[in-house]
Amino acid sequence: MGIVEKIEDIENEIKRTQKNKATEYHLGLLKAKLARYRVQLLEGAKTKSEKGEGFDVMKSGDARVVMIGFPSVGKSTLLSKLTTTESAIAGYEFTTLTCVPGKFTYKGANIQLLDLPGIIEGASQGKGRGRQVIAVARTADVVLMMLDATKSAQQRPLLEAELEAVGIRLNQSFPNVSFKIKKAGGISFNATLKLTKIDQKMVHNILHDYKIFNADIVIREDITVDQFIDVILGNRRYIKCIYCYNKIDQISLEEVDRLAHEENTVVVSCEDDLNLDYLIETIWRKLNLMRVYTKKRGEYPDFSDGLIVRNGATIEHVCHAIHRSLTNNFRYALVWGTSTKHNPQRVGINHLVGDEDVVQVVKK
Ligand SMILES: Nc1nc2c(ncn2[C@@H]2O[C@H](COP(=O)(O)OP(=O)(O)OP(=O)(O)O)[C@@H](O)[C@H]2O)c(=O)[nH]1
Ligand SMILES: [K+]
Ligand SMILES: [Mg+2]
Repeated sequence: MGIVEKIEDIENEIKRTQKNKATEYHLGLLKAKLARYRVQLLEGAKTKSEKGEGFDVMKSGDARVVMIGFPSVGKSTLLSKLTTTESAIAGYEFTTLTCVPGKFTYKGANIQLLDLPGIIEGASQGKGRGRQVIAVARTADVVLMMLDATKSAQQRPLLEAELEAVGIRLNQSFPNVSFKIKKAGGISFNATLKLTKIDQKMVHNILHDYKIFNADIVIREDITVDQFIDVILGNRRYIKCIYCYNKIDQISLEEVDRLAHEENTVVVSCEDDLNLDYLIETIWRKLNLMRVYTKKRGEYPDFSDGLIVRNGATIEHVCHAIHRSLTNNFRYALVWGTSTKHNPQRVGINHLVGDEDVVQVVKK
């Protein structure tokens, strides 16, 4: 039996099994097995010819946004609207067959936007170009899930399930669990709060299934079985997602209003140029980028030319962005802005910068 069939078997068994106290350990183990087979399936794909020409697009700019959606929802139309790249647009499905990169600039940041072939149900198991598309999705800083406002509401959970199946976690944060495999000493299990969805026996069963017999585990959040499996596998990607409903020119105002109120959602019409500015603003916000200005001693900062850094960036990141070798000659920095108590403040290399900070690096 091939891996795809094994996966199907387990999925069916999970569907058939009633959820109750008596079956919960069995279900936990089934989920652990399923996760393992899916990893094997994806790793197998890398070594074969499936790597896929036309999908290895270099990362460029300050951040990468990847469009994922069913065929003909308007991905290429959006790329053509937001960037100077023209990607083929047509009324038939699978017009786009490779990864097509474009870029746009917003608030000084260069943002790479990738157009991809449409994916279909079963993409995670290799249907269509699903695997290549999903491999690109894993490299995204933000996933832009393109949806057709005129089509059924089912499209969204179906796409989410495909991404979920390959270890992409949308709008979730890494479970607050520390997990360390050891050489000996058995399993040490601690939880800092009452767990309601998983217990020590379940943890032991799953670890046993993964042939892990020595590990330190501290759980600090009321996690699910699936989240625990994510922690063990460790190869999950936690990515922000914007749900973008296109073609709102074709639906009623009531419908538009309803969709627009869903969480993490933007409604647009590429054809009628509706709400595209708001989409760009939302992408910028989700990317969590910051602008930092640099200045030389005795000079004013150049506010027209900031550096783009990620939220959580330190003076070290700023130095790297200015010049690779700057950290070697770093003495201290003077910072003016929201990240300091007084202005300027003398800070070290690990100081966290804030949006719109002004930084002057003093060299040795
Ligand atoms: N009514 C309407 N039609 C649109 C809109 N945006 C795109 N379309 C049409 O939708 C069809 C598909 O557009 P594409 O941009 O090729 O869609 P795609 O998602 O890239 O499709 P594939 O590459 O085949 O997956 C085209 O006929 C577009 O003209 C829109 O906002 N409103
Ligand atoms: K199309
Ligand atoms: Mg296309």
